[in-house]
Amino acid sequence: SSKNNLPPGPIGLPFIGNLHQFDSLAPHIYFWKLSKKYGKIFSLKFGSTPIIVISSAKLAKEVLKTQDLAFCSRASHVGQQKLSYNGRDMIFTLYNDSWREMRKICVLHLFSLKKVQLFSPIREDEVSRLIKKISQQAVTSQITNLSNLMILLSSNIMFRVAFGIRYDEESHESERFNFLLGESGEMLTSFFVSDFFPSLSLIDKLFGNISRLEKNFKGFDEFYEKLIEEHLNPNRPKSMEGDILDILLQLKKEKSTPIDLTMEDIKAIVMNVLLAGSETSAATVIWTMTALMKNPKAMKKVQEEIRKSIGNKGIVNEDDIQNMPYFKAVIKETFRLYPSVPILIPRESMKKSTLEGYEIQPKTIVHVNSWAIARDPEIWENPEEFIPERFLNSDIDFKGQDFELIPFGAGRRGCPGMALGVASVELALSNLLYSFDWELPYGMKKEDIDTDVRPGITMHKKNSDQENISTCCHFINHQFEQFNDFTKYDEESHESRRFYFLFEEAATMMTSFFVSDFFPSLNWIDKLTGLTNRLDKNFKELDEIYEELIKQHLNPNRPKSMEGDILDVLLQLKKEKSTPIDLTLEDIKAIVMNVLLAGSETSAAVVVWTMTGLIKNPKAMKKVQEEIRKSIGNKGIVNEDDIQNMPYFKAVIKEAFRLYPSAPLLVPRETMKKSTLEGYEIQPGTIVQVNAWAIARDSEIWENSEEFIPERFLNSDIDFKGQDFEFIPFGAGRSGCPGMALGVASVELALSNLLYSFDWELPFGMKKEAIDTDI
Ligand code: HEM
Repeated sequence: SSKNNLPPGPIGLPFIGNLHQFDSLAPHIYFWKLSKKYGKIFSLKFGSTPIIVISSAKLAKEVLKTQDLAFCSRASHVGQQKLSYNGRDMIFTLYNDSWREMRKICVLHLFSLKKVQLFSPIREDEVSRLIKKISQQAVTSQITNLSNLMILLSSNIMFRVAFGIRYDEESHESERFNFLLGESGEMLTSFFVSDFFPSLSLIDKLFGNISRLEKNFKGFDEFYEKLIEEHLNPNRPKSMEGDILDILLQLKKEKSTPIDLTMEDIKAIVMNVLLAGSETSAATVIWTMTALMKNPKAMKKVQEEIRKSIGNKGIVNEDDIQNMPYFKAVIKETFRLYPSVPILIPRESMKKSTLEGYEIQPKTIVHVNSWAIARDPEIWENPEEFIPERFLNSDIDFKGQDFELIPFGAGRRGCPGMALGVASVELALSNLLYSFDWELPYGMKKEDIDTDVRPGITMHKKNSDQENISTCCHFINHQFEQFNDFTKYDEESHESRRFYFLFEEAATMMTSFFVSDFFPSLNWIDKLTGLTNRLDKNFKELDEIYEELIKQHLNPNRPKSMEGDILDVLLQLKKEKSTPIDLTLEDIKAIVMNVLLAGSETSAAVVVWTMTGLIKNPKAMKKVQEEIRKSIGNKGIVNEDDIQNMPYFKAVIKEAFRLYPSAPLLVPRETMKKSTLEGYEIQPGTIVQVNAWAIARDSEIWENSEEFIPERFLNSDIDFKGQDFEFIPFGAGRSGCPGMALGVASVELALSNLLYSFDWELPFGMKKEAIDTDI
C-alpha cells in the first residue's frame, strides 16, 4: 500500500472482509504471524469494519500516549453492551463524559492505593485459607488442581472486596456465582455475528448465544439486586461496611459525585470489578507457576529467595514482598511472556488521524498486540525464553511508561486496577512458592507442559485437565516432608482425566449447531466461532488415543484384561477377515467411538435424573430404598442378579426414563424416499425428529404426566423396549438403540447400590423446591 492510504494487510473477500481468515481462538498469535508478513502496523476488515493492528513499542506509544485522545474509545459488542447495562460501565463504554466521571469515581474511591491497602486483610485471609486447603490435599494424597484453586481464590477475593461477605465454597450460592462469572467471561468475548452483520442476527439466536446472554444477564442482575438489598438493610453484617458496593451506594445516597449514580451504573461497575479483577490475577499466577515448572532453575532460585527472607514465619505477608528482587523479576517476566490480556481491550478511533504516515479513519478498531511487542526480538534478547534475570538490572516496569512491556495497557484507558491485581498475584504466588515444593503429576515430564491458551479476553492457560501442569501440580509440603504415592489414584491419572475431557468435548461437538450444515458457503462462521478448530483438535486427540490403545492391544504381551474387550473383538474380526465386509482400522475406531459415546453419557444421565426425581419425591425415595434394603439385607452390595426381584425399583427407573429420556429427540432420521404421514407428503431428504420426551408427557396418554409417580408402572405392561410407542427412550425399529441391555445393566447396578448404601440429602441450606430440572 502507498502512504496516505490504509496500512498493508491480507486481502479479504467482498462483504465479509478477512473474517473467514481470522483465528478467534488465539488472536494475539494470529496477529503476530500477520505482523511478520505485513509489518508492525497492518490492516484488516471484519465485515465493513476497518481494523488496525499495532505490534511495536514505538507505535503502541503513539496510540496509547501521544495520540491517546484519538484512540480511546471502545467498539460496540452485543455481549459487552448487555452485561454492562448498555455501556454504563467503565471497561466497555465509549469514550464520553459519563466514562470520564465513572473513571474518576473508581480511581478516587475504589482503586486508590489506600483502598488497595485497606483490602489487604481480605487477601491475606483468603491466601491463608488456600494454603491450608492445599496442605489438607497433601495429607490425603490428592493432586492439586491449581487452575481451579486460583480461579476460586481470585473470585473469592474480588467477591469480598466488592460485597464484604464470603460464601462458603461448597455452597449453592458460591457455585452459582462462579458459574455465572465463567459464563459472562465467555459472553463478553464470544463472536456475535450481529456485531459485524446486523442483518444476520438470526444466526446468533440460532447458536443459542442470545438466550445464553439473556440468562446470564438475568442471573447476575438477581445477584446484584439481592446484595444491594442486603447492603441497604440497617442490620447488615459489619463486614459490608466499606466494601465496593457499599462505597458506591453511599456515593449515590450522598449525591456526592458530579453525575447522579443510578442503580444500573452501580451494577455495571460492580460487574467490571468482578470480571476484570478475578480472571486476570488468577491467570497470571497460573502462568507464573507454569513457567517456573518448565524452568526448574528459576523455581529453585525464587523459592530460595523467598524462604531465606521469610524463614520459619509460616506465611508471607504483603509487606515482606518488597525485599524479594528475584521474585519481582519472575512476575515481570511472566507479565512479559504471558500477559493475561494479550491484545489489551480493543480501542476505537474517534477521529481521523495518522500513524506511520497511514491515514486512520474514525471508527477504526485498533488492537495493540502487547503479547507480540513483548516478544519482539529487536527489543528482547532470546525473547521466547523465560529469563527473570533480564529484569534484575533494568528499570523497565509494567506500569505503562515502558511501551515494550504493557500488560496493563497504558494511557487514559490503561488498567486502573493494576495495584489491586498485582497485590493479589504477589501474595498468592509468594505463599504458594514459600509453602510447597511443586512437582508434576506422576508420569508427566516438563516437556509435556503445554502453553496452550483458552479463548477469551483473558489469556488463560487452557484448563483441559490433561497435559497441563499447573492445572494439576502435585506437590510435596516441604514443612511436613510428605511424599505421596500418586500411582494409586487411577481416576486422577493424567490419562483418565485427559480422556474424560476429550470425551465430553466430543459429546458437545456432536450436537453443536454448525452453520455450514445448513449453509455450506458460510463455513467461515464456524471457523470464527472456533467450532471447526475445536472439532479438529478433538478428533485428532481422540484418534491418538485410539491409535495408542490399538497398539497396546496388538502387542503380544498386552495385559490379560484386554482379552475379549470390544476393541479386541473388533481387531480379531478384522484379522480373521470373518466379517462380510473387510473392517478397516477407521471402521474400528468409528465403532469404538460409538460405543464410548452412546454408552457413557446416556447411562450417566439416567442415573443422575433418577436421583433428581427421587430427591424431589421423598416418598418414592423412601419406598425404593426400603424395597432394596429389605431385599439385600446385610449383604453389603447389590449384584446384578438381585435386581430382578425389585419391582418398585424397576418402576422408578421406568418413570425416570419416561420423564427424563436421556436422548429426548432420539437421533434425528432422514427420509430416504417419498412417503406419506397423516396424509401429508414427505419428501426424500427430510429430517424427521421424533420427540420421545413430548410423547412421554402427552396428557392424553399419561395421567398427571408431569409428576414422578413410579406406581404407574407397577400394574402395567408398558415397557421401554421399543414395542410401546408412548414410551420410547431407546427409540424403536431398525435404528433403535442396540445397546439398551448394556445401558440398562449399568444404570440398574449403579443406582441400586447408590440407594442401598447411602441416605441422600440436599446440601446444607437447599430445599427440594430449589432443585431445578434445567438441562
Ligand atoms: C493481573 C491483573 C490485571 C491485568 C493484567 C489487567 C489488564 C488490563 C488491561 C490490559 C486493560 C486494558 C487497557 C487498555 O485498553 O489500555 C485493563 C483495563 C481495565 N482493568 Fe485491568 N487488569 C488486571 C486487574 C484488574 C483489577 C484487579 C481490576 C479492578 C478491580 C481491573 C479493572 C480494569 C478496568 C475497570 C479496566 C477498564 C479501564 C477503562 O477502559 O477505562 N483490572 N486491564
